[in-house]
Amino acid sequence: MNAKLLEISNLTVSFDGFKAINDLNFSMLPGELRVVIGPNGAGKTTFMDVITGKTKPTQGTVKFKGKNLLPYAEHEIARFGIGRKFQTPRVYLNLSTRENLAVSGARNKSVWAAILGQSTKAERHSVAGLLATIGLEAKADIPAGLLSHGEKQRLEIGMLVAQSPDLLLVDEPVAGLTDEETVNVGELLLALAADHSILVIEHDMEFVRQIARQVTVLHQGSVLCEGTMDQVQSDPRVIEVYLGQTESEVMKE
Ligand SMILES: Nc1ncnc2c1ncn2[C@@H]1O[C@H](COP(=O)(O)OP(=O)(O)OP(=O)(O)O)[C@@H](O)[C@H]1O
Repeated sequence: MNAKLLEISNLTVSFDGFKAINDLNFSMLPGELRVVIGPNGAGKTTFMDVITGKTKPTQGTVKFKGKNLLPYAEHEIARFGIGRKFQTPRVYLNLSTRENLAVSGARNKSVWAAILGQSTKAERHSVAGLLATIGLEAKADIPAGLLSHGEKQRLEIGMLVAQSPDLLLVDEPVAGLTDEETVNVGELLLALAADHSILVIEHDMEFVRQIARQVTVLHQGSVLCEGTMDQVQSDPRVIEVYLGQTESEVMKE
């Protein structure tokens, strides 16, 4: 049985009559790593905002594990198992890398209990495991404020994973990163994809090529096409919507 993890049907979001999302249909299976791309203004951020409940649609349905999300508020949808990483890292700068992970994983505890070491062995293990996964063991005990931008991005992805969501939404994780940091974040997402369902929105085509298996292209609020990176990059409609760009420019972007 192919039960969908996320199923979006006939979704429309209007802002004063302008359709930022226009009759969009989209679905994801559990365990998928999906990348959503599209030119500026295609509706990518609005699409994520609707999934997390930040924006309510004008029409259509959003189902997560078969449950209709529309009646629920953002915090309730987060509790159902949808975790979101925003473009700008939101880590606690005065806490260490380890403490940031411990705080995020401490679902039923006070922040202070987590920081003061009142954690179980399993939790400590998972923090240790996450430090290794995000490649920040050597920087576990320095304030997160001293991490580079790329390291902060990796830490925040680790903090998201610490909350054990069933679906990770990751919004432009490599914006402003160096090439090396971009590759590191890509490797991290690929490692996490082994046992997580992940939806990434991204502009950076080089990065998309590094991580993408299935790509969904948005244009004017609708799905233009879906397929492997090779399939979408050679689709004439995709080349055309990256306005004024030749095929080789799209490949390079
Ligand atoms: N709150 C709003 N009110 C009015 N128009 C909006 C609002 N939010 C988004 N839009 C418009 O909807 C369209 C889609 O915006 P959205 O931010 O979702 O696109 P995007 O694909 O994320 O773009 P970018 O890649 O530039 O971030 C844009 O034309 C934008 O100006």
